[in-house]
Amino acid sequence: MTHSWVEFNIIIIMSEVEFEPQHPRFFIPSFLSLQECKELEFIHKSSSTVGYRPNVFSTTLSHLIATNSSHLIIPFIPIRERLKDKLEEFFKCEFELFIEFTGLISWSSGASIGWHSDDNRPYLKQRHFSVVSYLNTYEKDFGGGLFHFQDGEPTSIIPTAGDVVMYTADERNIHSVDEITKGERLTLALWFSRDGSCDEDKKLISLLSQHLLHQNMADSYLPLPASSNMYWFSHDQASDNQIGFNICWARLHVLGYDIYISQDSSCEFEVSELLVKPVRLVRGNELLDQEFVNILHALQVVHFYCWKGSASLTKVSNIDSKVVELTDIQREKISGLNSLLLNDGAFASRVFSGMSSKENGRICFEWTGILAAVAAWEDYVLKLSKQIHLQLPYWRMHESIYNEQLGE
Ligand SMILES: O=C(O)CCC(=O)C(=O)O
Ligand SMILES: [Fe+2]
Repeated sequence: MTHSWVEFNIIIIMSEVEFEPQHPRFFIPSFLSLQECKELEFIHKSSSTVGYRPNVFSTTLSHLIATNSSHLIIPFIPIRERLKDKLEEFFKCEFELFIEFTGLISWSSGASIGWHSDDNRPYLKQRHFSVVSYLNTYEKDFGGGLFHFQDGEPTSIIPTAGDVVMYTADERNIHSVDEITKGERLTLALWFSRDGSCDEDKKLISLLSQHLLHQNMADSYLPLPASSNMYWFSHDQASDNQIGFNICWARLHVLGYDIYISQDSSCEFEVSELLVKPVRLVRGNELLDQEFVNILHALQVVHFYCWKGSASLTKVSNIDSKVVELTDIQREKISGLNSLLLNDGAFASRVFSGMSSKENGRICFEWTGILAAVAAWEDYVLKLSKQIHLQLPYWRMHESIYNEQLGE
């Protein structure tokens, strides 16, 4: 994507910004590689839950652990380390900081935030520094969503995949984000504290120990959904509004998929029961004869396919025997499921089908590719799972999550 002339100028100016003591902040262009951004996007799109504000979705590390996807923490580790090193170097506080929170956060149409500092609540006073890494790009992936500082330079940031902004969380860096008008704006957000009692690593290591220590590596990579309300997106989250949709289902739906649950799944079922049932993928009138352990498993594989693209996967031949035409009874069941998982027609499409999902829809539409992705996804998660099992003893020993270099 090409930036307009004005945008290009702002980017050049921002990268030359010097540290202003009244407004301690840094902008670092292209700090993350596009591959890193894409991997984190895959994790978010296949794991996100409702966020802390309306029209916001989040994926926290503790959520990944709780949903049997601890291994998906591995890609975050080198990135967290590099961000922390850079922050400490820039603000001259080496070995003084702890990561207080790490999360993938996406904003969809309607989300915005007015002028604020990131420590502006009594329960946020432990936040000393903020780091926002942009994982996708203004006007390519979403509309609106520009970031502004109230005073000082740079005044505005045009989110671009790979760029990072770091600032003190106090009132020297009052900022806002314009309303998102289309698409989904994705960031990796970290907060840092000088207070060791807020160290996220210690909490995560304790959770990981509970989840992984007694677990066989072979069963530890299949995702398990959290409670269904965490995936229920409604018009007005505060009022416990029932009109809305299941996020996992909607993320498949905007890519052109439906799901079929072969086990007895009449409309009397609760959404929470449906989430743990084996599912099959449907497209149009076609059903793929491949069972996924639950909807999260199907979602991870489809988004893995979107991430890798069909070119990088070894295609499975002889697909014909794996794709069958839907029967009328199956079609009826699918529409019953759809009305349970989405009870407001165009709402999910409005929230999720941004500018890039059309593009993704094209890329992620080939049964041979999906079947290839089933196997490639399994290789990927097994590799990560092995790494986390090897690293955890070191993390426990040092009470810190870091990239322990282990020989193969
Ligand atoms: O995503 C951004 O650019 C900043 C978000 C923000 O200000 C916040 O979450 O406090
Ligand atoms: Fe903020």
